[in-house]
Amino acid sequence: MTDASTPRRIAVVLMNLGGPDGQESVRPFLFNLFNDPAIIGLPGIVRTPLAKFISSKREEEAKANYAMMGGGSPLLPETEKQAAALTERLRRDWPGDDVRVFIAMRYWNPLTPETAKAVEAFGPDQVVLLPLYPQFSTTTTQSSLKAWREHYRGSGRISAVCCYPEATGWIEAQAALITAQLEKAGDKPVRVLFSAHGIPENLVHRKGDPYQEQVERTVFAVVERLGLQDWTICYQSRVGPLKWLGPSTPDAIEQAGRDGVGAVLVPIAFVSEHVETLVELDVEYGHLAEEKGVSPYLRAPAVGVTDAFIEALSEAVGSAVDRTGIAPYGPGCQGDWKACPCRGIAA
Ligand SMILES: C=CC1=C(C)c2cc3[nH]c(cc4nc(cc5[nH]c(cc1n2)c(C)c5CCC(=O)O)C(CCC(=O)O)=C4C)c(C)c3C=C
Ligand SMILES: [Fe+2]
Ligand SMILES: [Fe+2]
Repeated sequence: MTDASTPRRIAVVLMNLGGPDGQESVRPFLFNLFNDPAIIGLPGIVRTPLAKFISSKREEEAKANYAMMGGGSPLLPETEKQAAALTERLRRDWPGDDVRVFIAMRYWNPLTPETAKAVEAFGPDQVVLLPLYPQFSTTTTQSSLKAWREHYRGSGRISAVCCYPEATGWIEAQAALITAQLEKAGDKPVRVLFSAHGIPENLVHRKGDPYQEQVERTVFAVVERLGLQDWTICYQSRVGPLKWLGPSTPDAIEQAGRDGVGAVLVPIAFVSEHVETLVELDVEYGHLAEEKGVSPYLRAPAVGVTDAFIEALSEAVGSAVDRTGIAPYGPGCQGDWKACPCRGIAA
């Protein structure tokens, strides 16, 4: 809380991946994604033509997936709802301050350079970068933070939240949404499948990307909170020829079929609904589950604007405000980012 005579001008920047807003933006969105060195770690001279090739090859399939959601991605409208809920919450907590919440997407509008300009025009004393990725990855969080550093030229101290894999409100929100699905299953035996977006295995094994470890931290916290007996971690959305983290979500669904149990799918690395939940989990994997006799096949919704999750975000902002640099996420590493599960990579 602050002295009303010295109002702070605080810009909170929600960072996410972005998604195409219509069929015509699918290809340029995919190009931006594959042209990011955090996604394809090759020199620009090879990466850019490769990104052109992959985005054109993937275009038709991706367009068909986005068409199932009305043509484009719901990620921006979903993120706007989160921004509105967080604004309300922060203004309530800090009535003496001038708080504004912005959105910076990595691969489609509103892109980072545009948001950086808007924040520059606001003229903040403090900028808090808040990635909407509870678990840190070089492919997501680090890429977004780097883009911000490259483009923001405005005023104010800059701090960032690296990650919040075990934040109380985040775990509470997940637990409540899973409980509702388990109640739907009733007496039928079900396995909870925690499905995270995958990344190539070599990022973890060779580059020390802490994403897998942080996904596990989240899952262990939820499992403990709910006392789950039958559960597993799996990874979805594999793209390209490299070996990705496993087991894959389709393999985990097939295993549930062989074991004669139903499944509750939990998107454990996403905080809102988009193509990876509404199409991949619900439609594609839904067909697979039917084929393999996995019944019931249920899915917990993403945490979205649930009170507990917005509370977690507001606490994360609180931990990063009035300081510079990366805010380690939890009490165990407060003040020492080297002790944080991101291992200081974010700094
Ligand atoms: C935890 C979040 C995410 C990680 C880690 C991540 C890594 C990653 N993603 C790709 C390739 C694609 N991702 C795509 C969509 C997409 N990815 C995330 C999140 C993470 N990605 C989200 C939220 C979305 C949805 C965006 C939307 O449209 O709403 C896509 C596009 C869809 C498709 O064609 O399948 C691609 C491609 C890689 C290669 C990667 C790590 C190396
Ligand atoms: Fe992705
Ligand atoms: Fe950290």
